[in-house]
Amino acid sequence: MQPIRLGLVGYGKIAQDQHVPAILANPVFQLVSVATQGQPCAGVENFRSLGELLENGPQVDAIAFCTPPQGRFALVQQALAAGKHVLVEKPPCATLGEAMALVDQVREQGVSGLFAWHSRYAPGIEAARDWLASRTLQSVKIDWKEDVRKWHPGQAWIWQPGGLGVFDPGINAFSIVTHLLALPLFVESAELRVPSNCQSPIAASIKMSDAQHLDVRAEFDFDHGHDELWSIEIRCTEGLLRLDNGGAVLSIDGVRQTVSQEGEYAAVYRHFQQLIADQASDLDLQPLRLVADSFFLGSRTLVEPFYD
Ligand SMILES: NC(=O)C1=CN([C@@H]2O[C@H](COP(=O)(O)OP(=O)(O)OC[C@H]3O[C@@H](n4cnc5c(N)ncnc54)[C@H](O)[C@@H]3O)[C@@H](O)[C@H]2O)C=CC1
Ligand SMILES: O=C1O[C@@H]([C@H](O)CO)[C@H](O)[C@H]1O
Repeated sequence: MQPIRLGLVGYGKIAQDQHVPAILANPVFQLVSVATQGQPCAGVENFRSLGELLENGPQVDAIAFCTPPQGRFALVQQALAAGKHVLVEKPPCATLGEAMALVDQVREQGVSGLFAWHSRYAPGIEAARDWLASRTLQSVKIDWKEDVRKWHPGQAWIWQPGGLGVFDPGINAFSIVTHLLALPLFVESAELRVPSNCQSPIAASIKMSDAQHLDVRAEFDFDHGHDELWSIEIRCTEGLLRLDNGGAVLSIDGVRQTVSQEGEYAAVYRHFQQLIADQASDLDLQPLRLVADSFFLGSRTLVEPFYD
């Protein structure tokens, strides 16, 4: 069977750390070309723009987008217009409106599209979702804290409008809880702490709830220091569920559970290949909606300037 010929746009940190290794480890895909504005990718044809890749490069069936969210909308539209399946890194776009338009355009083009909420594929997530399905939820506590200097070194885009700041990792926690919980969440209040020389927050406190008044609170911090804290604690009548290390570790009442051995991005690409086979798409907007609503409702406090 012919492999899915894949182009990739934006050969930066996540493409090098995760996407290319996952693609190379999956024989269903063949990476044939890259369009990037930074260092080239070895072993494939490189182009300076998606347009050049589509016009002058080898034939591709699908394209993975690993560029910053600003400007990504036009790039994905270009791929859709060329009839390509698309895998889009999180957040899917710089605005909710753009992401909503992509959902429509994927459907109109009759191709497969995936908004790759990678944290939903962490090893403990499906087991957590199965356990919670029959439990009575009382409260959810999210702590999502990491060092931007470690995970986004020198990336000015993350502090610019559309770059989301601390919500760039924080949206991963939103993607997990919106996958685990049965009812939609609503933002009740948010406090955004914005460095005086930045356009997006470095820390945030968010209070959310659902139609049954579940108490959901999130603390995000992008200046947390070297050891990450990516944890979600869900208190139920029947017991306490805890996800740690971004969802890689699942504990129930303090007892560590056996979870999947598959990495996030291996699972992301396995899901993408299945969507293409099924002529289907998976384009969830809920995590981005919660970020948008946090910005709508958020009170702003200026804090000391941030220097990389
Ligand atoms: N850094 C991380 O740990 C993770 C990042 N992500 C997401 O992946 C996306 C990219 O993040 P990073 O890889 O960290 O950023 P990055 O800044 O390291 O890489 C972005 C790449 O896109 C290229 N680029 C920008 N505009 C382009 C264009 N018009 N055409 C072609 N190439 C273009 C740049 O040259 C650069 O190589 C973001 O949406 C981020 O939220 C997801 C998971 C983890
Ligand atoms: O999506 C993201 O994940 C974190 C970090 O890579 C943990 O996986 C990063 O800050 C954010 O872009």
